[in-house]
Amino acid sequence: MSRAVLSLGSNLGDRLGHLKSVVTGLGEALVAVSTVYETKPWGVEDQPDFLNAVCVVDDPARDEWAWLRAGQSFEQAAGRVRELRWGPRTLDVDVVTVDGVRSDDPELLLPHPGTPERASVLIPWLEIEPDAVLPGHGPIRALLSALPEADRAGVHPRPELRLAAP
Ligand SMILES: Nc1ncnc2c1ncn2[C@@H]1O[C@H](COP(=O)(O)OP(=O)(O)OP(=O)(O)O)[C@@H](O)[C@H]1O
Ligand SMILES: Nc1nc2c(c(=O)[nH]1)N=C(CO)CN2
Repeated sequence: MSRAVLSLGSNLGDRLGHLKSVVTGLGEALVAVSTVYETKPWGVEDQPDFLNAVCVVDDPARDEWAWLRAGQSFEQAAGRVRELRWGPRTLDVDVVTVDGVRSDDPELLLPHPGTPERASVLIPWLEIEPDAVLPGHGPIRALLSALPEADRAGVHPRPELRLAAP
C-alpha cells in the first residue's frame, strides 16, 4: 500500500480549475480532499493570493516516485512554466508524505521540508487527518500551534469553491 498526502496550490489563471484537474485526474486513488483555502503568499509575498488544498491518496501500485511523477504531469497539463522559486504558478503539486518514507534525494525530499512552516498545508491537512503525524516532526496539530498567529490568519476557508461532489 502507498498512501500519500499531496498539497495543491495555484495562483495564476483558472485557480479552481487547476486544482479540480488534479482531483479529477486522481480518480479512484483519491481518499479525501480538504476544503479549498484562499491563502496569503509566503516566500515571495508580492504575488497574487493562492488557492490551496490537500488530498490524501492511496494506490498500492504507486511508490513515492510515482506520486512525484503524477504531480509533475498534472503541473505540465496545467501549463506550468518554471520560473522564480516560490513565485506564481498555474499549479504546484508537492508530495508532502508517502507512508513513513524518509528521503534526502533533492529530487524527492520526504517529508517535504517546507511542511512544518506552512499553514497553507497544515490547516487543510489537519481538516482531513486531525491525528496525522509528520514523520520526524510530530503531530501536525502541534506544528500548527507553534506557528505565528499571523501565518494562520492568512489562510481562509472558501467552502463555496467545491473540488469534489459532497
Ligand atoms: N516532496 C517533493 N514534492 C515535490 N517536488 C519535490 C519534492 N522534493 C523535491 N522536489 C523537487 O522540487 C522540484 C520542484 O520544485 P518547485 O519548483 O515546485 O519548488 P517550489 O514549489 O518553488 O518550492 P517548494 O518545493 O519549497 O514548495 C522538482 O525538481 C522536484 O523534483
Ligand atoms: N500561500 C501560499 N504561498 C505560496 C505557495 C502556496 O502554495 N501557498 N506556493 C509557493 C510556491 O512554492 C510560494 N508561496
